Amino acid sequence: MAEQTVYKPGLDGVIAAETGISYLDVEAEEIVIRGYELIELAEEKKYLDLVHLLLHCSLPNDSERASLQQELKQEYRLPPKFFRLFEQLPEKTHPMDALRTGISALSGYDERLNERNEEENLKKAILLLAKIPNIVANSYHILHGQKPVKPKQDLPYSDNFLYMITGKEPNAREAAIFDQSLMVYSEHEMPNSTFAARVIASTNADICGALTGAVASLKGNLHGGANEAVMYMLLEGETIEGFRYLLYKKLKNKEKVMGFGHRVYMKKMDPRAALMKEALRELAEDKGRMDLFEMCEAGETLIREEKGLYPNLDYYAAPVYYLLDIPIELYTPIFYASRTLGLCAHIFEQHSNNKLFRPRVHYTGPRGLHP
Ligand SMILES: CC(=O)SCCNC(=O)CCNC(=O)[C@H](O)C(C)(C)COP(=O)(O)OP(=O)(O)OC[C@H]1O[C@@H](n2cnc3c(N)ncnc32)[C@H](O)[C@@H]1OP(=O)(O)O
Ligand SMILES: O=C([O-])CC(=O)C(=O)O
Repeated sequence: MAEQTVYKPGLDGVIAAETGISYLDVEAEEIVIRGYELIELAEEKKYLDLVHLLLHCSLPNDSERASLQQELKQEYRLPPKFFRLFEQLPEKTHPMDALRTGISALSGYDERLNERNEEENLKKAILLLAKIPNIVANSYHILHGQKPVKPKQDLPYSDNFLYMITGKEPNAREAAIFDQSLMVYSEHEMPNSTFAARVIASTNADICGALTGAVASLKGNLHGGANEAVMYMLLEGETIEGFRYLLYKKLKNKEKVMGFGHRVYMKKMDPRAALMKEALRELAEDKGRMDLFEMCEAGETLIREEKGLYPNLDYYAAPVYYLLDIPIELYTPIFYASRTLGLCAHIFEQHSNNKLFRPRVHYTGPRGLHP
């Protein structure tokens, strides 16, 4: 068979979809989300504004934001029967695996799972955005033999998410930084998990199926799992000197250093990492943990000088979550909970203008064998 197209390992640089949702303009250093720039949005708006932007294609006015918050609150609850699912999982189950199970199980709670129109899609997204933080926080508590923490109706969306995780109401700075982290994690064009979700959706599979596949993708440490791995690495380093020693050792052993490098940004700093670095500086000052900030900065300098690589979002989000007292195993599930927003938008877009994904291969095996 004649070669039809050029093979690109990892589909590096290949255009896989047309989208009106987002675009990484590396030259201009912009992450474009429905026409707006993500970093500017993260500095001036809230996660709920982004929910409105991604689902309704416009930023909300005050009354639209208030009704969105209300709609979400009405969907927070999960029935006790749902939680019993997590009681049956072995206690060592990783929260990302529990989340994958939970999202898969949510399909049974959507009576109109296969109905697809604008109104239905919105309802599905609200249900998912309301319930997934509850699943993330409470599957963790249940796996650790603790009682689920009920959502607090009087807290804003992201404050409530953090509250369900830690059991404490965040102060204003903690709440603002957590919300900002959800914003920068919410959508990022065509990463592996979004591609996985769109590939699944392209068979006409339902949203819960596509989202379940995306959890599996996001767990890997070349993708979302890197934030958890970064924190273990920082803790292993312990001090600036210990961390520098650890990083040199990894480079010498040709190990990947978690939280550095990016398929699209390559040899440039991820703009989201720069924002989280500033958030870390503020939190570290507040909490008397400038040692942690300085250790991260020393690691950034070393990897830039030795390898020419820059931090991605996960490098600075991990220590931010650490100072917010979030259990390390929940860093990736939180990334996913925030990314549910972008994933929903992509799945709806795929369903509304679908073409089955079915690429070809460059065959390298034998031919002409007979049994
Ligand atoms: C929010 C997110 O999901 S962002 C991504 C989070 N993931 C990580 O932080 C994991 C660490 N980073 C990596 O593994 C990579 O940078 C990736 C997977 C993110 C992107 O990688 P790719 O575009 O596939 O590039 P690839 O892995 O082939 O790396 C190219 C070169 O840079 C090196 N490199 C890239 N990232 C790193 C790293 N973090 N540590 C050490 N070397 C690295 C590779 O070893 C390779 O070197 P070589 O050409 O000498 O073999
Ligand atoms: O874009 C990517 O490949 C990975 C990433 O940074 C993200 O999903 O936020």
